[in-house]
Amino acid sequence: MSTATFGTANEDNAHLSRSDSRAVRRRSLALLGSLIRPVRVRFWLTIAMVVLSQATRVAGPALIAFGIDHALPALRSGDNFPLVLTGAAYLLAAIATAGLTALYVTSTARLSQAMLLDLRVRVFRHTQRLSLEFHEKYTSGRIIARQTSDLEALRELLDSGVSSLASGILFMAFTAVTIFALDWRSGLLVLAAGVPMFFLSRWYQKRSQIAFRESRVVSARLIVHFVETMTGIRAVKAFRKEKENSERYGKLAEDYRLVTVRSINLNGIFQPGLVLIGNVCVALVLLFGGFRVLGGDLAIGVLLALILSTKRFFQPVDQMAMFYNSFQSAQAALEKVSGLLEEVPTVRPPKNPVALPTATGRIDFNGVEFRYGDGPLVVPRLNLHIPAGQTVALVGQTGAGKSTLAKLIARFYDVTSGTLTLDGVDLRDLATSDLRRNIVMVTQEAFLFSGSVADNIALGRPDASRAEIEEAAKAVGAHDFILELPEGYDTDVNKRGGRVSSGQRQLISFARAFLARPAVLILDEATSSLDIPSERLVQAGLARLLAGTEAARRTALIIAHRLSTVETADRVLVVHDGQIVEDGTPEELIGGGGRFADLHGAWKDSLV
Ligand SMILES: Nc1ncnc2c1ncn2[C@@H]1O[C@H](COP(=O)(O)OP(=O)(O)OP(=O)(O)O)[C@@H](O)[C@H]1O
Repeated sequence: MSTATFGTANEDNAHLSRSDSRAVRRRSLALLGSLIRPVRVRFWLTIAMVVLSQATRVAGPALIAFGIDHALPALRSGDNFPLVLTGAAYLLAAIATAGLTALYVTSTARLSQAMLLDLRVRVFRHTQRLSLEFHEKYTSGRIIARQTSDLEALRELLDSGVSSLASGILFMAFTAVTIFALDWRSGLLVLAAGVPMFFLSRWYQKRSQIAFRESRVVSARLIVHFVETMTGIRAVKAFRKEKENSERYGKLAEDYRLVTVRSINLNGIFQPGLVLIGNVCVALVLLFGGFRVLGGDLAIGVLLALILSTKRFFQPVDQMAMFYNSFQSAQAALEKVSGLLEEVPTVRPPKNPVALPTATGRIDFNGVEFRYGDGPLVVPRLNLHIPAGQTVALVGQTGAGKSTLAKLIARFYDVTSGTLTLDGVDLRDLATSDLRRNIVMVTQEAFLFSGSVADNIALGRPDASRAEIEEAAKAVGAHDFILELPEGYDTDVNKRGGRVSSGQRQLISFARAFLARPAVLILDEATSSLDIPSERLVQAGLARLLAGTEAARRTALIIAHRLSTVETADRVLVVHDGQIVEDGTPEELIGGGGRFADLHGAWKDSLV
């Protein structure tokens, strides 16, 4: 596959080249195949039921022909057995059709639900496993679109579309066989109708494929905008972006309406076109057959059966056209979902992991270079050695590269060249469980998941007892306010804070990190200003978190925004353009008259 269509690259393009289109279709079919594989026994059984039910369904007209042309004359001559036989066979066929249809409809529903469950879980697991790099460029709104509207399109197809399509095709095939068996000349007439039908279908398929691809792209954009507005609702209100956002949403919704109308219009030509071809064919069979009955060439019963069969032959066409629609829509959805599943994490777990159950916390950057994707070099050749147990404050102007260094140590990204080691082990070789246990990052947002306060603290160590959770909260000074919450540790924190203030949220995330007892703690100090009492509480919590309870202090790396934090550090690193331009104790740097001394002066003046 060309890189142009690999994964989610180019997924907004509805007009793919022929070879890219083929490659994307192959990828979608492979995904469909992998979904069918685990349920293949039920899949084949369902197909068998569909085949049988359609075979019994087409028997009707042939039985009527037999009844009129053979059973009725036999009845006249006193033999009622053929008529009883025909009636019984008709009844049996009807019962079998009903029973088999019921069976395959329920079986298809089970099949489709099993496949969808598999896909839904796969998409979730996969997107969660993908690296931060992917998530930073592929918005969460798009993932929501994949997980909701795309899977919904697939559900529509799998739930009823496939079986209707399959049963329709089979019904047509069996009916065609019956027509040929009754009268091959009429059979040829029906076959001839297949030619215009084929061209009409090709015309529709080509145009609607593009329309449906566009529809998936536009609906994803609509969802992205909706999700962005709702998750950023505070900023929307703060900057009075409501009007602008509404206008943009209105435009996207209008785009969606237009694409949908376009595909409906296509369908509006396709479906009546098919019906017209069918009706013309019935008229021709009637005309042609009628003359032959007059000429004595054809029995009247056979003509009746031929007309019934020809009419029935075109019956599913209408229905199939509708399902062809959902098929196209689902195909476009499958293309997108299979692209997402094709993405691979850039930060991969090691093939032969090195175990490091208890690290001391020594960090070494050896000739490290780093760039985001194929962007410019953000960290040019860095050598940095942080001994175990040291508290290091990273300072520097915005965009200097502090967060980047922190993200490298947490292995959210891999270094572009050089090595980054913990206790001498390259992070890329470290078993994922050991990496997560030994290195913990407390982010600025102090995200709380829905659940109780205790659950949120326990994330640091899921097997911790309630006593240990409370001990961690006490250690960082969060215990008192937690007890004051309506249900104490069992209080449900609503999504994104709820009743918990931002300072309290930070204390909970400190308790979480305290409980985890990592060898290395990375802390992105919040820049948002808290009121003075909360600020003091958070400062005290931070100091306690850094001190730890163990004899040995843990290594701590703080992206510092407050003077008080920097003053408690053993060492200050001033970062500029991804490089360490000053390195020393706070006192040394203040005395040195460099960047830090200036920053320190400014901080002192602002009395932070
Ligand atoms: N995900 C990303 N993709 C591409 N470039 C990035 C990404 N994140 C950061 N950068 C770039 O890397 C450089 C360093 O950014 P970084 O976030 O590390 O700075 P910082 O010192 O932490 O800034 P701040 O104090 O504002 O958080 C900047 O030039 C930034 O534009």
